Amino acid sequence: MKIFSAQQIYQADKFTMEKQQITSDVLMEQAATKLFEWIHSRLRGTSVNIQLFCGIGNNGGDGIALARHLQEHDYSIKVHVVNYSEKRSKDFLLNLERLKDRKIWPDFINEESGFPEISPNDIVVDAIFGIGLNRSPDDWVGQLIAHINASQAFVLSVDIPSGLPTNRAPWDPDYVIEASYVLSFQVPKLAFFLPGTGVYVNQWEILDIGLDPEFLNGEEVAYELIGKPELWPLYKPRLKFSHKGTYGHALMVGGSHGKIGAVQLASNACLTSGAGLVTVFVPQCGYHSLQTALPEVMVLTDKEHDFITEVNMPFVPETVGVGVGIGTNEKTITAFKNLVKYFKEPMVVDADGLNILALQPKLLKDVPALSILTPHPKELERLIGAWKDDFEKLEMAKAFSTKHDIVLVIKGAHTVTVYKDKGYVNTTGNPGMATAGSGDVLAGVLTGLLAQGYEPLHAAVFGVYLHGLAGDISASQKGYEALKASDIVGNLGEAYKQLLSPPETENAERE
Ligand SMILES: NC(=O)C1=CN([C@@H]2O[C@H](COP(=O)(O)OP(=O)(O)OC[C@H]3O[C@@H](n4cnc5c(N)ncnc54)[C@H](OP(=O)(O)O)[C@@H]3O)[C@@H](O)[C@H]2O)[C@@H](O)CC1
Ligand SMILES: Nc1ncnc2c1ncn2[C@@H]1O[C@H](COP(=O)(O)OP(=O)(O)O)[C@@H](O)[C@H]1O
Ligand SMILES: [K+]
Repeated sequence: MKIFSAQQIYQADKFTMEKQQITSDVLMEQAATKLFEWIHSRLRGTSVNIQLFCGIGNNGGDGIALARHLQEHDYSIKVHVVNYSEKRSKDFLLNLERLKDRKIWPDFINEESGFPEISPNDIVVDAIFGIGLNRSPDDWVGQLIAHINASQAFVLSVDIPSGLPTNRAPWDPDYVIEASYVLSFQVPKLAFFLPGTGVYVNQWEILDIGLDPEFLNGEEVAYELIGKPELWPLYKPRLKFSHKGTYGHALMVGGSHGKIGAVQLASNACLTSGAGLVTVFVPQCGYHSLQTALPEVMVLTDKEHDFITEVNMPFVPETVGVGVGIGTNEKTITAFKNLVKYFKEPMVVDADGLNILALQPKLLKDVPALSILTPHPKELERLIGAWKDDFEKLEMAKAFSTKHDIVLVIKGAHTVTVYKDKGYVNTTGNPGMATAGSGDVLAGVLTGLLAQGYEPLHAAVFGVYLHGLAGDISASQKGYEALKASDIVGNLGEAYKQLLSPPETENAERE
C-alpha cells in the first residue's frame, strides 16, 4: 500500500475534484459519512457522551460534519470549536452553518476560556489539526491536548492525531494527542510507523473516502507499506524438477568464543528459509556444537580456535552472510576485509560486520553492490552518523544506500528497508521479538533468500516480512516474554504457509 506525503494527499484531493467534477465539501461529506458509519457500526446507538474537539481548518470541518450525522442519529454530543486562528476554512464554515441550522451550538475554546471536563467514560473525537499542521500548536492548544490525554477517555483521532506533523518530529512531545484509534483517510501516514511518532498511534485504520484511483495508482511514492499483497508477486515457487543445487549454496561466516549460538541460529534460519545447501565457517571452538545441533549444515573451521582469522572457501557459494557473533579482533577485521574484497556477489552483512564497516568506512567501497546491510538503530548510527529525528534518519539512510549501492534494512518495530530513494515499511513483528538472537535469525533468512536467487531488494522486503510473521506466530503460541529467537526459526515454515494461503483458507484455519 502506498504511503503518500501530505502534499500528495492535497494533490489527490485536487485531482479527484477536477476529474469527478465535485466540490471540496462533497469530499468532506464523504469523509464525515465514512467516519460516522465506522462509529455507528460499533456503537449502534449506545448512550455515551461524545465530545468533539474541532479545529478551524478542514480537519475541524470533518469533525463538525461528523457531529451533524451523530446528532441526526440521536447520539449525545458536545461540540467544541478550538479557535486557534481567525483563518477558518471555507468548508469548516459551511459545515458550521449546517450545524447551526440544526440548532446545535458549539462552544468556542480560546486562550482565555477554560477547558471542558472530560469523563473517562466519554468518547473524544479529535479533529483539532490534520495534515495541515505546519508549526507548533500554541501553548494553550497544547495544554488542551494534554488535558484530553489526561482524561483517560477513548480518543478517536480524525485522519491523524492532532499535533503530530507528517514530516518531522513534534515540536513538543506533550502537545500531541495520544490516540486510542486513528481513522486515517485513504492512505496511511509515514509518521504512524516510526518509533518517535508511532507512539501516538495505538491502532489505526484506513477509511476509503473515494479519492481517485487513477491518481492513487499512478503516483510514485517515497514509501510503501508492505503487506501480503505486496509479497505474493515476489515469491519464488519451488519447482517440481528442482534439486538442492537449484536453491543455492549459502556460506554463513560468523561466531567467536562464547558466540557460536549466533551463527547457529543464523545458519539454521538460512536453511529453514529454503537454501539448498548451507556451509558454516566458524572458529574451531564452534565445530562440535554446530555439527551436533545442525546435522544438515556443513562446517568449515578457521585455523584459530576462538575467532576467525581467514575465510578459506573451497567452493564458490551463491551468497555469503557475514558478521553474526564474529567479534572485532584485529585478525577478524582483516579476514572480513579480504572476504568483502574477494566475494563479488550481493551478500548479507550483520552485527559485528556492520561495526567493522563503521570502524573502517573505506571498506564500504569493497562491499559488493546490492549487498544487504541489516543494522539495528545503534549500528545504523555508527554507520551513517546521528540524526535529529526519524524522518532525517530515513533521508540519511537513503543517501547512504544510494552512495554505496546497498540495501539497508533498518530494524525496529516497523523495520524499514531502504534502497536508494525508496523505503519499504514492514507490518509484521511484535515486541516479543526484542530478544537475543532474533536479528541473527533475520540475517540467516535473508542469506537463505539470496541463495535461492531472490533479487536483493526482494529478498530484504520478503525476508523481513517472513521473519516478522514467524515472530507473530511464535508470540501467538508462547506470548511475548517467553518468545525466543529459536522459536522464530521454528515457525518460518508456518509463516511461509500463512503467507501463501489465500485469505479465505487462512480464516477457515483460524476458526
Ligand atoms: N484528501 C483528503 O484526505 C481530505 C482531507 N480532509 C481533511 O482535511 C485535513 C487537512 O485540512 P487543512 O489543510 O485545512 O489543515 P488542518 O490540519 O485542518 O489545519 C488547519 C490550518 O491550521 C493552520 N495551522 C497549522 N498549524 C497550526 C498551528 N500550530 N497553530 C495554528 N494554526 C495552524 C494552517 O493554516 P495556516 O495558518 O498555516 O495558513 C492549516 O491549514 C485533513 O487532515 C483531513 O482531515 C477531508 O476534509 C476531505 C479530504
Ligand atoms: N518491538 C518490536 N517489534 C517488532 N519487531 C521487533 C521489535 N523489537 C525487535 N524486533 C525485531 O527483532 C530483531 C532484533 O534484531 P537485533 O536488534 O539485531 O537483535 P539481536 O542482535 O539480538 O539478534 C529485528 O528484526 C527487529 O525488527
Ligand atoms: K486530528
